[in-house]
Amino acid sequence: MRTIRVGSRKSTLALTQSGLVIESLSNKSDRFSFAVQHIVTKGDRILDVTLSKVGGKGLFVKEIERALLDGEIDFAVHSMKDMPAELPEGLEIASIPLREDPHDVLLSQGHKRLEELTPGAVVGTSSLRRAAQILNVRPDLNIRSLRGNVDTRIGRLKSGDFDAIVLAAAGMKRLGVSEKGENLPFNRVLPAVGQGALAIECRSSDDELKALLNTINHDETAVTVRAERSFLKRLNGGCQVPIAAFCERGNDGILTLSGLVASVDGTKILKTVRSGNQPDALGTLAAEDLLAQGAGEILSDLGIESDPDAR
Ligand SMILES: NCc1[nH]cc(CCC(=O)O)c1CC(=O)O
Repeated sequence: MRTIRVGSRKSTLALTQSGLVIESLSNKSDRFSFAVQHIVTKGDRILDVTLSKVGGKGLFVKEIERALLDGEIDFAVHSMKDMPAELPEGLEIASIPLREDPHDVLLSQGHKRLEELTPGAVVGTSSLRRAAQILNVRPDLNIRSLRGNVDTRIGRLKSGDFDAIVLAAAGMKRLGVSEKGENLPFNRVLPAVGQGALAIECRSSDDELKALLNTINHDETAVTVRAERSFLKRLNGGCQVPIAAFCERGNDGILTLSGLVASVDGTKILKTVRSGNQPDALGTLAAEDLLAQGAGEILSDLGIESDPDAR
């Protein structure tokens, strides 16, 4: 029997996600046992600055990838939206299980909807993507930085520090958070690339483990997320850029991707909707739509390099 070492951040969400994956793998084979190893990442250590100011992509994944490459752990479960567009040589996303609800949720004092918030209300989020899209429809709102795990953030809403906060539905559902909120529709707030999906990362050379992980891969999730990540890659963005995308596969098998790039203040929002069969080509095409509309200038205004020749 092989013991598989699973690297996980220590947050409740990370441990819950790792636990869910281990449980479904245990149901597939009894030739393996699993041991969880805690890893502290840069994103966990730096809590006092807005994530976009910390800089660098993949704040939550770098240390975990080093542990994978050094052979200290065998696989890791990440939130897909925390994954940079490109992985280090020698590692791969071997499995993408069924996606959870990809929406963002507005939780507010008195259960007000986004449209009903008092003018000037204080909304907590550290996501430039959420801030930009909310400001686009409600430029009067005051966006304030709010970091920390899901429980901390809900605590800051309850204590009255904020009139509203925005969280991913997926995280709330996986943690069993019972608070009721408004599911923000995609035409108001389009989710982060990969939101709601998990990425199971391992060494490309570990064929035995890859075969096991493949048993919990969900084809539709994997294909749609692949299109979203191809879009992200063409725009050369990380989680600290107001980039959003969501791809669906229709009953006819056709993929439809909605993508967006916004200025941080929400005054400029470029959008595209494209359909196709091939996820990589579709993501690239949608990104090139936005580049043709001027997305390059928006991204470079942020001081983030957007190399039009990067593939
Ligand atoms: N940014 C942190 C993070 N990374 C993944 C999730 C939730 C799970 C998901 O979106 O897949 C969250 C919390 C949140 O955004 O509220």
